[in-house]
Amino acid sequence: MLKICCIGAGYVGGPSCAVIAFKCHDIKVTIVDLNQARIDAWNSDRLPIYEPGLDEIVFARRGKNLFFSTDVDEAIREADLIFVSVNTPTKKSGMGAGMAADLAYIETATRRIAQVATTSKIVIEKSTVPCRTAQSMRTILEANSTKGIRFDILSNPEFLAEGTAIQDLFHPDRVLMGCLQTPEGLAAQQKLVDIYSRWIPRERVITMNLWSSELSKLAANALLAQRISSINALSAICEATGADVDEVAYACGTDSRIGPKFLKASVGFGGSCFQKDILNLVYLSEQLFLPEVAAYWKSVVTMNEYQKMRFTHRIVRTLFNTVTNKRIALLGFAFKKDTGDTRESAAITMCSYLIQEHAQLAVYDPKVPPKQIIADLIEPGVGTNEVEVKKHVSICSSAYEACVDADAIVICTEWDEFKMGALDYQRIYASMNKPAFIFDGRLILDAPKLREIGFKVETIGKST
Ligand SMILES: NC(=O)C1=CN([C@@H]2O[C@H](COP(=O)(O)OP(=O)(O)OC[C@H]3O[C@@H](n4cnc5c(N)ncnc54)[C@H](O)[C@@H]3O)[C@@H](O)[C@H]2O)C=CC1
Ligand SMILES: O=C(O)[C@H]1O[C@H](OP(=O)(O)OP(=O)(O)OC[C@H]2O[C@@H](n3ccc(=O)[nH]c3=O)[C@H](O)[C@@H]2O)[C@H](O)[C@@H](O)[C@@H]1O
Repeated sequence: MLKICCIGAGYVGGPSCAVIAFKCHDIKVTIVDLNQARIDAWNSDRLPIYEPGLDEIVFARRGKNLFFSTDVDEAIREADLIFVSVNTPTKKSGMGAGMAADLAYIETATRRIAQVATTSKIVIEKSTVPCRTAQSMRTILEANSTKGIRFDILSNPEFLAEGTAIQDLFHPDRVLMGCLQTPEGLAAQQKLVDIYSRWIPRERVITMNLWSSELSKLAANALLAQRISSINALSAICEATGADVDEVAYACGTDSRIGPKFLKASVGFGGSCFQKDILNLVYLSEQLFLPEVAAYWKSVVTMNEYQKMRFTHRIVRTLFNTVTNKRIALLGFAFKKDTGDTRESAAITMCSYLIQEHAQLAVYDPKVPPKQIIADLIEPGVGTNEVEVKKHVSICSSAYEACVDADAIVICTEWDEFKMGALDYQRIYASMNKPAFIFDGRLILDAPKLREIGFKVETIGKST
C-alpha cells in the first residue's frame, strides 16, 4: 500500500490530503502536526477549520485510510511520499522583517525528514515558498542522508481558495508540479502525476521545472491580488465621479481578454496569503536588485491598505465626522464568506480604526468564534490594546442583535445570510437609531430598496 505523510494539518494540508484519501482508497494518508489541539480537533466531530463539504470527506475516510496524528516521526518513517504543508508566514524580525517569508518551519520539517527517514522518499513542497527553496531543502536532505537513501524533491503548490477548497480540489483549473529535469526527478514526478490523474484530467496536470513552479505560485497570487487592487483603485474614481464600479467591472469583464472574475470591488482583500506572497515577491525582487519591479508589486499592497482606510474614513465622514460612542454593527469578520478564517481580514483593520475613533462596535460573524475576534484585535501591530477592545467591542450572536440601537451597519464580509432576502432589513431599520446608515463594503445589498425602507446607504464604488 502506497503511504503518504502530510506535515502540517492546516487549511492546506488538511483538506488537500483528505481529498487524496477520499479519491484513492488504496493509499494510506497520515496528516501530522506538532499542535496537539489541532490534531485532537481533526480526530473529533468538530474539525478545526470550517470549509463546506470537508466534514463529509473526513468522516468518510477517517480511521480507514485517513489518519491524523502528532507522531510526526512514525508518519515520516513509513511514508513513500511526504507533503510539506507547513506555514510560511511573513518574517516578524531580522533580515527581511515584514516582507520575506519565514522559512523556519520548512527547515525544521525538512531536517526532521532527514533525521528520521530510513528509506528513500519523495518530498513534495506544498507550502508557498520563495523561488529556489527546493534547492535549500535538497541541500539539507542530501547532507543528512548518510544512510544510502535518496530524496527527490518536487514542487506542487496549492491553488485552492478557502470557502471553496473542496470544490477546487475536486475540479482544479490545473495542478502544477515542478521537478529537476533529471531521469530520477522525472520518475518521482510521474508518481505524483499518477495520483492526481485518478480524478483530474491528465491535461490539467501541468509539469515544468522546479523554479518555474515555485515562482508561478507567487505570480498567480500576485496577479489575482493585482486585479482586486485595480478594481478598488477604480472604485475610488467611481465614488468621486458618479460612475458605478459594478457597471465598470461588467463592461471591462465582458472583454474576453480581461474576463469577469476577481473584479469585485471590496473593503480590501484579506486572507493569509495575498499580502504575504506579494511581499515575498517584493523581497525577492529587491534581493535580485530589481527595485522597479519591487515597487510595482508593492503598490498592490499599498492600494489595499488605502482601500481599508478610505472606506473607514467615508464611514466617519458620513456619520457627521464623529463616531464617538456611536454603536456600529459590523457584519462579518472573516476575510471572505464561507470560512471562519480571519487572517489579514479587512475587518480587523477597520475595527482598529473605528476603535481609535472611540466607536462602540457590535460585531457578528456566523463562523468566527468570539475569542478569535478579540484575539485578532489585541494582536500586536493592530493598533488597539486589550483595555480598549474590552471597552469598545461587544460580540453578538446574530445580525439582528448587533443592529439593535446601532447608528450604522457596516458590511465587511459578503456572507449570504446578510443579503436582502435573508435578513429582514425592515425589522433591522425599526430597531436602529435614526438616521440609520448602512455602509456596504461588499456590494451585496440593493441600495434603492434599502432607501425605500428609510436607510441612508453608502456603497463602495458608488457615489451617494
Ligand atoms: N490557506 C490557504 O488557503 C492556502 C495556503 N497556502 C500555503 O500553504 C502553506 C500552509 O498554509 P496553511 O495551511 O494556511 O497554514 P496553517 O498555519 O493553517 O497550517 C500549518 C500547520 O503546520 C504546522 N507545522 C508547522 N511546523 C511544523 C512541523 N515542523 N512539523 C509538523 N507540523 C508543523 C503548524 O502547527 C500548523 O498547524 C503556506 O505556505 C501557505 O502560504 C497555499 C494555498 C492556499
Ligand atoms: O495561496 C492562497 O492562499 C490562495 O489565495 C487565494 O485564495 P483565498 O485567499 O483563500 O481567497 P480568495 O477568494 O482569493 O479571496 C481573497 C480575498 O480577496 C477578496 N476578493 C476576491 C475577489 C474579488 O473579486 N474581490 C475581492 O475583494 C476576498 O473577499 C478575500 O478577502 C487564491 O484565490 C488561491 O488560488 C490561493 O491558493
